[in-house]
Amino acid sequence: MFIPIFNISLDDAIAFSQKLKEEGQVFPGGGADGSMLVFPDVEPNFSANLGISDSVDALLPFLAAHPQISAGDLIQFAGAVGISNCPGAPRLEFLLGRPNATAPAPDGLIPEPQSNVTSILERMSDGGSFSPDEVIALLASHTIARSDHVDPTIQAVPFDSTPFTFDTQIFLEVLLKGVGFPGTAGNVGEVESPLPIGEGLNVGEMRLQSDFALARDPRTACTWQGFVNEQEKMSSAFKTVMAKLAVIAQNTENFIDCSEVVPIPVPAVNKPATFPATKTRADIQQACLSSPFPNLQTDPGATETIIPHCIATDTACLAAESDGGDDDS
Ligand code: HEM
Ligand SMILES: [Ca+2]
Repeated sequence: MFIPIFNISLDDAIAFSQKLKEEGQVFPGGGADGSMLVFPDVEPNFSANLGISDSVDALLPFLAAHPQISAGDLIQFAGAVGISNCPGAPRLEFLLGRPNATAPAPDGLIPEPQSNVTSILERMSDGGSFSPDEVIALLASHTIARSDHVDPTIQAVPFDSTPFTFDTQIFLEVLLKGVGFPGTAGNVGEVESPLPIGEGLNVGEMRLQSDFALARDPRTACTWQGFVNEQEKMSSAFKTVMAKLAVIAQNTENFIDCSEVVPIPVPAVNKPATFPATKTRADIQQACLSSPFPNLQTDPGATETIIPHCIATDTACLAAESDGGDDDS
């Protein structure tokens, strides 16, 4: 069973607004305060948070069993532990001391895939003082992400061809020319993907409109391209921005650094970024004009890559797959 805990770290943390705080009219959100778990009937139902109910359900029993841990600490700790299972991920910092949330965050603070680049950059700046470069570093997370809600006809739809590996394929593959949709066309926030072909539970790759736009916008294109095949650079930039995300709207003065309890991540696979089979440099829609696109090999094969739904070592997932069922992994 593979439950992605990690997306909740973002949705909890970014639900804070400096602008609303200054205006003083409505509660501006408490940032990384665990409000998703303290008020599980409110925020997980916001449309932009649809992807996190699995994580909330997975964490609530832990919260009940360990009432001395605050919900905000649990969420960030679970995110750091979860990501350590992905080869190539950085060992994230973990600070302990978030007080419990006192109110749910207001709706409308989570960036959506149909939002334009200006509004995403504004929201990330208002929420966490993130620069455009830092937003792109945070989006390294989409290298280990799958969608359950954007296309209602298919689940666990990966954003790159290696959804269990924290590698730079996401930055490469989002720059490839889109050729089709993995499931149905016409979903809000989705654009054509370069690898739409699927086979049963191996559903094909999905591309978010927001990733497409950020990869090609003049404000962010060079930072985006600059992570292609740069594993160390990507991983360390991600670690730095996650440390900032994890304490949004928190006063960390009396927090305790418990980073040493975060497991050492599975080592990177040390495979350079490659064009998926049949794709080449000619399929790249280069938007960064000031630096050359890196020279990369193409994976062997005469047909489009089929992305596996199961990790090769996950026997439960493979067994469920051969039954034709879905084990929610
Ligand atoms: C900045 C704009 C962003 C937008 C518009 C966006 C949008 C989305 C969407 C639509 C999904 C699919 C949800 C579903 O259908 O189930 C998704 C998945 C995900 N996102 Fe983002 N995201 C953004 C930034 C981030 C950041 C900053 C992080 C973490 C630091 C993050 C981590 C994830 C993860 C881990 C998943 C996968 C969840 C899973 O596998 O179930 N995203 N994102
Ligand atoms: Ca990946």
